[in-house]
Amino acid sequence: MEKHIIRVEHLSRDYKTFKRFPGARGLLHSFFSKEYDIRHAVDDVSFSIKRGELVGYIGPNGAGKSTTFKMLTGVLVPTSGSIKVDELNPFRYRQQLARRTGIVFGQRSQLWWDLPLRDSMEILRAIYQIPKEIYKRNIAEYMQILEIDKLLNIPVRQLSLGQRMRGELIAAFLHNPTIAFLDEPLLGLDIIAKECVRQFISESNRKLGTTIILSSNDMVDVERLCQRILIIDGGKLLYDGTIEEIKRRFAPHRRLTVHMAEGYSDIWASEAKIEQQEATRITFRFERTVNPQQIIIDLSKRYVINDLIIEEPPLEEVIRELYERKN
Ligand SMILES: Nc1ncnc2c1ncn2[C@@H]1O[C@H](COP(=O)(O)OP(=O)(O)OP(=O)(O)O)[C@@H](O)[C@H]1O
Repeated sequence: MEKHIIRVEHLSRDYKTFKRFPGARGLLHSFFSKEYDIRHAVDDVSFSIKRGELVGYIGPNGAGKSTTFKMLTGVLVPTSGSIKVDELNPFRYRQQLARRTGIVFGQRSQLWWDLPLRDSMEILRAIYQIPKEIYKRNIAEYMQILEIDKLLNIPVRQLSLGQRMRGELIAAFLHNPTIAFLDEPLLGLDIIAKECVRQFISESNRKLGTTIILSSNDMVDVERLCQRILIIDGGKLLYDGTIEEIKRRFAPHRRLTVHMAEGYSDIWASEAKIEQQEATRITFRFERTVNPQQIIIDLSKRYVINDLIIEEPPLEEVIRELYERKN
């Protein structure tokens, strides 16, 4: 059996929220009442992750992603079920695992706000007991890839969100962790910063073999970075598989956009339907089982084509389809 570095079995986490009653009398009632609701934030979730995988953990707001990350990193204790991270229970062995794991919680900082970025890194070096050569090499390399080498002397509170997020990533990877849990690591980044961060995450996974599980609300990021995704909704795991497979199952169509040399009337193609037409630009939709080459040959027999592009449906569209079928 292949070795899994993360094993999650029947994991659940409930939150108790005390009932609130409206109005001034309600406020008093709420205060003394012991009535509560149970929210199943994570509900019987099981999955395993192999060493060296880069997996996307996705779902809409409130789906249970952060709650899962908190349990994986030992911050929260599960209501039921089990987790093994590198053979250890993360809640019980949080200290031991801290040396092997890197964590980014997009919403929460692990840096010291009043200190310059450099001092935060020095503190982390001491905490993780990182050998000097490794520390120096990592700092130099990571700062450069993430393009924040000029910001080392600036206090964290003066950094922009995008700059701070890059600082968080360096802090998470400084001690060469074997596993990284990245909850919304691309939150609030502009296009250029996102590209740097994507490259950094992808290289850490490819070159150092770091196992990475990352959550993001941006499906473009997920699609660029991950081959495998886990989709959670309402605390339940809806899908565990490759992006290719989810597209095959939930998006049976692909698109072909053609730029014609002139505006033809009555355009058609066998095995493809026109989805959109704007002047000389026509988008066809065709079944995944149809070979697009056939459609292109068919079209070029009758029309002069200037340019064309074949597109997979975006992941976002596929996931929407998955949610719709579920409901
Ligand atoms: N401390 C808490 N007390 C009560 N309910 C909570 C608590 N934390 C989270 N929840 C609820 O649990 C559910 C899952 O929340 P969670 O933060 O894990 O979702 P998420 O997928 O990370 O969402 P987002 O993308 O918005 O960050 C939500 O319904 C949320 O309101």
